[in-house]
Amino acid sequence: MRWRGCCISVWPLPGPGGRRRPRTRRWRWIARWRSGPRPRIARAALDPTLVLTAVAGATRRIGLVTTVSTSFNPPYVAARQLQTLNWLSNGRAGWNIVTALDGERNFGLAAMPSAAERYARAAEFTDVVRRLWDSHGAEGLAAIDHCGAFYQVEGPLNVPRHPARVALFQAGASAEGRGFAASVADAIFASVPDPAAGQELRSDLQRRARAAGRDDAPRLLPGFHAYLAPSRSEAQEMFREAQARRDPAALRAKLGALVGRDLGDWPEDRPLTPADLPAGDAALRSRTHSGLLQRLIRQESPPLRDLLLRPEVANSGHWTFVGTPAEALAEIAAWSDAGAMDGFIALPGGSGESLDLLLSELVPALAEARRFRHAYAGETLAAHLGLASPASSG
Ligand SMILES: Cc1cc2nc3c(=O)[nH]c(=O)nc-3n(C[C@H](O)[C@H](O)[C@H](O)COP(=O)(O)O)c2cc1C
Repeated sequence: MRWRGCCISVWPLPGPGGRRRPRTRRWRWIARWRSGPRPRIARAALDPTLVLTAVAGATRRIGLVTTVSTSFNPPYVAARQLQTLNWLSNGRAGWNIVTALDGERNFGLAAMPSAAERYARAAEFTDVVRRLWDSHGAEGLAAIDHCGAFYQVEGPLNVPRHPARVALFQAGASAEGRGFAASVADAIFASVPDPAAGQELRSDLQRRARAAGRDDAPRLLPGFHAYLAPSRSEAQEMFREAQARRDPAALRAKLGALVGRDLGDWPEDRPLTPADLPAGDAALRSRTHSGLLQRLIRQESPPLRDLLLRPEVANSGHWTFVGTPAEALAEIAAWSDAGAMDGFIALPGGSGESLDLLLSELVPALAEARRFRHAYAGETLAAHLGLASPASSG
């Protein structure tokens, strides 16, 4: 198996001597990385679609995957922006489809719609966006006259369809999220704390995709928090420093939200057991993250103190690696050989030096081990991902 790519987010810790790479320079530096295969880039705090239009102008080959929520945007605007990014990058745009966990009060809502409603919206939203892309093609312009449960959209789109399709990513792995991903997504950005979780999710996505009549399945791309240093002890020190910066009260509140009960007075050394978990998931903020935590509690019943430091709480359920680039290569190969992933998404971990090592040592070592491409075979994101290019955007 060879990975189709990786993607970089932000690195939080300063480097040795408290050095922190200035933000704007950091982005230019990441985008213009010259040696070896180039990673794709994602950014969370600034508007990612706008950031990626700037990155598009500074790069030629990397894929540019932006996150756009289906809960708070009109589909016509999303279709237009994504297709614009596709033109500006010459076919390198991807859309990470999210239903969002909060933010409702910025959009005139008193409460978040239920998870079921958000996924129903996501399905209709995505269908409308794809039809809008197809409404302005080489064949000419055609209205879509969509009238659904959530959206009324006439069309056609005022941006023509680029010959390269926009790749569709998705995040959210409850049963509904998996079903949605299996119906539309080319790849899924997932919280996967260990290989067993990856194997289960990947085979379930494959089964669901087959049931949906697909020949392929969404590629599983777990988040990968890498704390990399020249020696394991330095990496462990970096990891300890990152953990020490965490606010214990905030972690406790986060854990409480994940298990659906107030843990404000819970003694640190008292274990959480399955009997402590409330029945049902209606009130849970994210069923994906709560499900991973419940799995951990069912398997191990750890005391609260240990639980707060586990990836399921401290790192949003993401794979957390602490060690040298050579050790990372071995672990990545083991996950891949076990069928626990199809690629990975590099996330913040440690300092800028950790990112330096990821790009200057880990990625070339992956390429050397034939686990990563040496060079791009195509020009577009769909080509990088090995996706068939259908006549329509679908
Ligand atoms: C790995 C991962 C990344 C996510 N990234 C975002 C994001 O960037 N923006 C956002 O609004 N929601 C994000 N979400 C939230 C999901 O879109 C979804 O709303 C949430 O997981 C609840 O869906 P579920 O019921 O399937 O768990 C993310 C979820 C996961 C699992």
